[in-house]
Amino acid sequence: MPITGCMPIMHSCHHIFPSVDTLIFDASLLRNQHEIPSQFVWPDEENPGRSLEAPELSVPVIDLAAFRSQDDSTITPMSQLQGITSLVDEACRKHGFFFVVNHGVDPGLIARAEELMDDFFGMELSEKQRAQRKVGDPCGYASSFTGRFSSKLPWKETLSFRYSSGHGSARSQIKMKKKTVKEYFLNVMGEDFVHFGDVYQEYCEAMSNLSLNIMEILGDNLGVGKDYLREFFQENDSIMRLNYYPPCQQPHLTLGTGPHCDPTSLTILHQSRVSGLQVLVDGKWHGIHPDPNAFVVNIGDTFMALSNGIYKSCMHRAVVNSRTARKSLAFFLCPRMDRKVTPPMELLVRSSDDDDDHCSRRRYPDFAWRDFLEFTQKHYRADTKTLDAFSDWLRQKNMDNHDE
Ligand SMILES: C=C1C[C@]23C[C@H]1CC[C@H]2[C@]1(C)CCC[C@@](C)(C(=O)O)[C@H]1[C@@H]3C(=O)O
Ligand SMILES: O=C(O)CCC(=O)C(=O)O
Ligand SMILES: [Fe+2]
Repeated sequence: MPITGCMPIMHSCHHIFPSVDTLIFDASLLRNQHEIPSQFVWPDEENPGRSLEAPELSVPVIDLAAFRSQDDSTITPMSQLQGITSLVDEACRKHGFFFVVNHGVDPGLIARAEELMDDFFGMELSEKQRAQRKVGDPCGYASSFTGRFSSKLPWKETLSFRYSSGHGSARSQIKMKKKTVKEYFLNVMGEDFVHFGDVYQEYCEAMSNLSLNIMEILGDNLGVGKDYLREFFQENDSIMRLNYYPPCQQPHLTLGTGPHCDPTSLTILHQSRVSGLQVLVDGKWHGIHPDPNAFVVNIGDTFMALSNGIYKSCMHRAVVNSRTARKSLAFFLCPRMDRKVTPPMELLVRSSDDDDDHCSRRRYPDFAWRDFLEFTQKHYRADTKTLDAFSDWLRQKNMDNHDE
């Protein structure tokens, strides 16, 4: 890759977006510059400044062994289960995230998924660009979204692909398991990447299963029953994202991922040994301790709408550092694309002790997940206000349609 002069290494390349002079971010070269390009500098109110090492937050830890042992001989006392579920309920009503441990996902599978990230992101830029993401499509390789945004560029490379759980209810014997992840790597990257497809297909299946188990707990807590949310997400069209954050020479000026709420429903995130995830709680950013044996689970916008605002979409961001690369595996659970997102009746019926601000009033309009996803890919850069912006956009569209 030619190094041209002392200017930041930003390459112009026209073959991806013929109409736009696209700059490509090559962190492996860029990080040798004294200063990061201005496009990567975030405004003071958003960049980490000196709070790179934000105070750590004690996060509710949900031990899922207690729930998994229900199937075995040892039955966990109901009081213990209730103690755990009320921890989850409290966390979801307040800030929307918690840890899960003893989750049942094979540590070897997680390790393989992590190792393959080093292999993929360690490739030459031209190799990675074979999976180059096109504007409007959530799948593919992106290097800091230089083709998509012109300022507040995140200091990261990402590879995103879809996972579809296939058809068939929880009870159906024959599940039509699609192998969308396997197909993606074979079709986009070729025969040499079949192993990537195998590992990430298995990883996504494990994430989907874990998500559905968590949905049982959330459904129970919300009073809609164990099966309602499990069935709602049984057929899911989810997104898997590999985040790779190269070291940065001025980490206090930029962000790996800007402040946002995930527009999706539930996120299962694995950050192994390098810290960087921060969550906004009580108006302050808090660091989340990296624990390779735990997953961070956070509520997204779509689930907040589905729960009529009872569970909160988690505000979070990712900071970078000057010493070592950081990786995270993010599984974004999403319902079927055409699924209408509307709260179940149980969450709309006012009980005697409900005050006016709780439950009774619809907080968000009905929408199809497909339309919200398209909004984030074609009309609006997801941030901490995406769901409100989408709700306003829908209302305006409906008004325009009525005026026609
Ligand atoms: C539906 C999605 C859009 C993003 C990936 C998934 C869920 C998280 C979203 C995102 C990470 C929120 C911050 C901004 C964003 C542009 C990013 O930094 O990657 C978002 C993703 C995206 O639009 O690609
Ligand atoms: O890398 C992280 O820790 C967070 C990434 C994230 O929030 C996202 O990809 O939505
Ligand atoms: Fe996120």
